[in-house]
Amino acid sequence: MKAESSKLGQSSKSAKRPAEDEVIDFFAISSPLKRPHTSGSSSRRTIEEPIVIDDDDDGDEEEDYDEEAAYYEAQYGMIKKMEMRESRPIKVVAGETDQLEERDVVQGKLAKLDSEMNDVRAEIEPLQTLLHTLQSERDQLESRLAVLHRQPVVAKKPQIQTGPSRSAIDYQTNSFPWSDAVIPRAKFIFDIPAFRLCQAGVINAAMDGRDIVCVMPTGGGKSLTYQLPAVMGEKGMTVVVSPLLALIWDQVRALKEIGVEAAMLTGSTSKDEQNRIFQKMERGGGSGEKELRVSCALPPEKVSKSKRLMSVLEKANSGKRLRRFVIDEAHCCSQLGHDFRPDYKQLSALKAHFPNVPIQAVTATLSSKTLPDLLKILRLGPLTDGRSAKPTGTVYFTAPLYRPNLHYRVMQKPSSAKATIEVMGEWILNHHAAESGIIYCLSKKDTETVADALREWSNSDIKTGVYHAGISEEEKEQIHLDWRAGKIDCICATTAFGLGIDKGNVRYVIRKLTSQMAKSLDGYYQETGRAGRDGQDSDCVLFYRGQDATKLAGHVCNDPDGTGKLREMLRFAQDLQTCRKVAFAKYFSASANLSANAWDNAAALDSSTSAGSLTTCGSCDNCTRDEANVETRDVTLEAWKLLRVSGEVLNQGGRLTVSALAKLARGGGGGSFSVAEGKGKKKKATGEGNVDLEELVGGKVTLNEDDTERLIIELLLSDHFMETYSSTAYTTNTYVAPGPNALRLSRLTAERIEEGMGTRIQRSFLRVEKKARKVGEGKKKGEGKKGGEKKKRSRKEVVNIAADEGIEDVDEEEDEQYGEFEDDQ
Ligand SMILES: Nc1ncnc2c1ncn2[C@@H]1O[C@H](COP(=O)(O)OP(=O)(O)OP(=O)(O)O)[C@@H](O)[C@H]1O
Repeated sequence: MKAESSKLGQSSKSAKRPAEDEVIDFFAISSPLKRPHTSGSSSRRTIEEPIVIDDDDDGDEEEDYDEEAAYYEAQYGMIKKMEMRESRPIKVVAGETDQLEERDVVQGKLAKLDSEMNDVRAEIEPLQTLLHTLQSERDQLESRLAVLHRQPVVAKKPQIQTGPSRSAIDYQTNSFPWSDAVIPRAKFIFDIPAFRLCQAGVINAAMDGRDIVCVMPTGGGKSLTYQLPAVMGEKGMTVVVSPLLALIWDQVRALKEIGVEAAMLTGSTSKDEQNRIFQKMERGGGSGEKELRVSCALPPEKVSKSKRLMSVLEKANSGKRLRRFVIDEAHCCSQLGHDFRPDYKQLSALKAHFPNVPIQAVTATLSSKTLPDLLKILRLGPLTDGRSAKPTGTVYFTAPLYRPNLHYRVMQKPSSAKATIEVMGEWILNHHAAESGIIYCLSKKDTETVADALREWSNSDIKTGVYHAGISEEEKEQIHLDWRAGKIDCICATTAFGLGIDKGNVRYVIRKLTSQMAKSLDGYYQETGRAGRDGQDSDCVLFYRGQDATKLAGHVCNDPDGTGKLREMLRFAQDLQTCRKVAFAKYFSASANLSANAWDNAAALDSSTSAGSLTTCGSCDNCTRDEANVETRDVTLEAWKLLRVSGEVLNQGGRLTVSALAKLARGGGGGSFSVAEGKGKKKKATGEGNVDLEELVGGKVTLNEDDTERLIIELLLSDHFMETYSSTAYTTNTYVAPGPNALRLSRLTAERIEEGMGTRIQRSFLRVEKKARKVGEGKKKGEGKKGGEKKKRSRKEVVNIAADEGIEDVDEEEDEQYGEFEDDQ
């Protein structure tokens, strides 16, 4: 039973002596530094004043006086005395049995208090973590500010030895013994009348027998930089190491077509053919036989592991016929790059066995992180700038990566596969009817499904073909031929198709952001590089839906760099305002640690001219979009609701995908969670959990489904949400849960959010697309071969066709259907 007398705020004087059977549940508490109570009357005690129970209730004013006196004594330093009084046991008048009972009760109360305190601690803990995060964010900013105050801002440059030096060589000039011969030879053999970008420099350095690293954009013309030196001079063979069969196949075919003696050694080369090639490599030319000038091989089995090949190369080298090794797609060497291939590490053997044979590493993407790695693996010397090269070391060339003829746009991907086909088909017919294009798909099955559905939907106006690692070599060859001959317009492919595909007039590359390559901006840039290699305007379209994109997170969750790279990709896709060229420039200058103008300025190593890269392109979706189509608004309350709903589901032991959370917060069922319908008419929970939106957050999120998903992704990128994963035997599913910054919002009440408290969240959303300026698009609507007369199908017809084709909604089923990426490389 509770002793009323002990309640806070009650006068010690009014404390009644308990009856014999009553339990006294309070001890007297007093502080040496606080005045117990100041007036004669105890009724004016405040809550801060300690409670004193005069247990003997004898009206002993003297004892009260003693205590009060002690307080003043303590205040004046006579603490000792007070402590002695403090330690004096409190007199409790009760029988021994009562004391035992009382002990139990007190112990029980202590346990209850402990548990309550633990609860409070648990509540405080996330706030403390948040405080910690904020503090360290603040510390970082403060130290950054200190650095900025101390130092002038200096753009970082890769460590490349540059002139001026009397012995420095400028390979860009045409003052070399072979200079008069190179252009006529280029024209005669390759039909190329003039060099572009840094081609001339690389060719000169190659002719000079230097080790070279060359970074040029996709489609920039890297092949010419080693193919032309390979056919210049009397004799000698260049060995090209490439990562993909398609690359090798295409290169050898193209060389043979222009009369260059070339051969390919791959895993699928027959024994007989292999022997014939080896003999040719050993012998060189002679007795009416043409010498092999370019030999392409797959790493590593055909290079370092093949004893026969190594011995053949040694013989060629001792006969002074081994001119150069070329490492194509050289970024594959480094584990730090976006496309590491362990086999490339074996290429270390080349310099070890053939120190006198120059190596030329070429790629379209190479960051400052991967560059040292590449030099180490290939055993190359320190870099020296191609415009003022030292006589020793590896000559480094780079060209601007930006290609002004490529026009980037991100399009909202509908939530169903059927609608996606319709949107894609319409876009192709409106902009590139009867022109060549590539649609990169998620899996082998996806390529077939998309190709069939597009063909059906367009009544074969879009002539589709399928390309993936699963089709036979003969079929692949036929597809290439049909594509070149214009019998196929649109190749639906996996990433197996692309690298090394040298078709100049690819007018569009479409990609769904649920694909392997699109897991990083580097990969996406490389992939879109298949478009417009002839320099003509071409479109690069990313079909994006946040929910789909987060599914990729499950595929990169074990890669330490993977999540960061995917986030960069998501930022790119979510961005409705930044010019795509500027976005790429920022990304590449940050990730490659180069001056930003490496992106679009030939003087890429000169940080003093970095401003050029940040001019906008004027042709991407964000540059051409009508401002009226973008609405920017404060969505802090919506963000708060999403965080609270997500937290509630987590509390109930559930988890939600991006789309399930969007649905639930908008008042629909989310995954296995249902929504209560509001006060007074609660729906019985049908699933695992039940969320009463009215009670929890005062009503549903009012954004539409696309915008809600977009906001969730934004909150993911700002660490208000974080990804959580769950693996099945077939796939890893990705969910969202409150992240490290969640409490910055979710700890506040709705009222405080509405009053403007908390970090404000402003986001942009697409509104109904009005007619945007069309810059750089190929054929305009109606100008295509059949685009003008095209009879558009109604949505219903499309849906029926797609249903007949067995195309399911991508939304939730896709995990099961396409959960595992197939190894199409
Ligand atoms: N100086 C030039 N003038 C005109 N066309 C050129 C020139 N150099 C190369 N080309 C053409 O540009 C196209 C792309 O060249 P290439 O295949 O060498 O590109 P790449 O840099 O290897 O690209 P990727 O990284 O995508 O493989 C080819 O059709 C080639 O013939």
